[in-house]
Amino acid sequence: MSECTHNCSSCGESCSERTSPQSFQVPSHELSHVKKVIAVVSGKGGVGKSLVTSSLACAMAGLGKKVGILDADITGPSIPKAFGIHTRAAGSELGIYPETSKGGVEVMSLNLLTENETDPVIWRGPVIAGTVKQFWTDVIWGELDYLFVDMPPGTGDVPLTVFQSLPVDGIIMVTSPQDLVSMIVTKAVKMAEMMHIPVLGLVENYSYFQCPDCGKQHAIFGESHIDAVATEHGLKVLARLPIDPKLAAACDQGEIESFQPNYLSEVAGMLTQM
Ligand SMILES: Nc1ncnc2c1ncn2[C@@H]1O[C@H](COP(=O)(O)OP(=O)(O)OP(=O)(O)O)[C@@H](O)[C@H]1O
Repeated sequence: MSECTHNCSSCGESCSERTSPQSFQVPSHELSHVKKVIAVVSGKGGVGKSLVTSSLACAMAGLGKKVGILDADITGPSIPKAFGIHTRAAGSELGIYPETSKGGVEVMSLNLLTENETDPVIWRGPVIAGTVKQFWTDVIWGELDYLFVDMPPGTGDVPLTVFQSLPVDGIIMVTSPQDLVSMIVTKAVKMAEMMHIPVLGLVENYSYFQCPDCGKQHAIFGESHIDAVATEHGLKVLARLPIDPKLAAACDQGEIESFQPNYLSEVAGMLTQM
């Protein structure tokens, strides 16, 4: 053991005199000044987490905030496509520059670095997690009010790396109205608790489909249990998004920024109060 400096925050030893847990946080790029980091997570795949991240970023940008999205879903990146970004990110000796969307949202994703956006990423977990960390340390984000991190689903390597390495201010959890949700949300909430990061609330996607002819709402994926789940964990339900084919089409066409209405404008308003 090397000589003790009494700085527990930067020490890896687990000695009896430790007064605070070891911090694994890494500094952002020196040219990045990010005020708030919000992680968007889901317990399982395909619940619409990337769509919620993108919509939320658009809503915040609409409020005049400087916003970025760190696409931490390395093996299944979908953020650039939703914003219609198909160029490759540029770099210099200083670092890597994010691509800017038509509406001014800064985006960094592995899809902006591979030669072809259809190239698969076949990497081991630690390499993937290391890349996500580099998206924080080596990317020149500039001045941002909010950086949203689009996480891969579940509680694996990447969420652990992000929660430990980045100064995450809060988590938004995306769910869908299925029976499995309660168990899955519980796992994700417990992980957030263990990482000492506040869960800002739940967003339920695919909540209902509103018939364009009669206006009646149909619970396509079954009745929601979100209120019970939220109460069980003392969380807020921040929003419920309908299944909206126009929203899916806007995403597919890279036009998410021109999609109206933004179902998450109230959530965006809440984030401005953080
Ligand atoms: N409310 C909605 N209405 C219509 N289509 C939606 C809605 N939410 C998501 N989708 C569509 O469902 C697909 C999956 O959404 P998305 O990629 O956001 O899910 P994800 O949870 O991020 O997936 P993954 O687990 O693979 O990261 C996309 O094509 C998206 O456009």
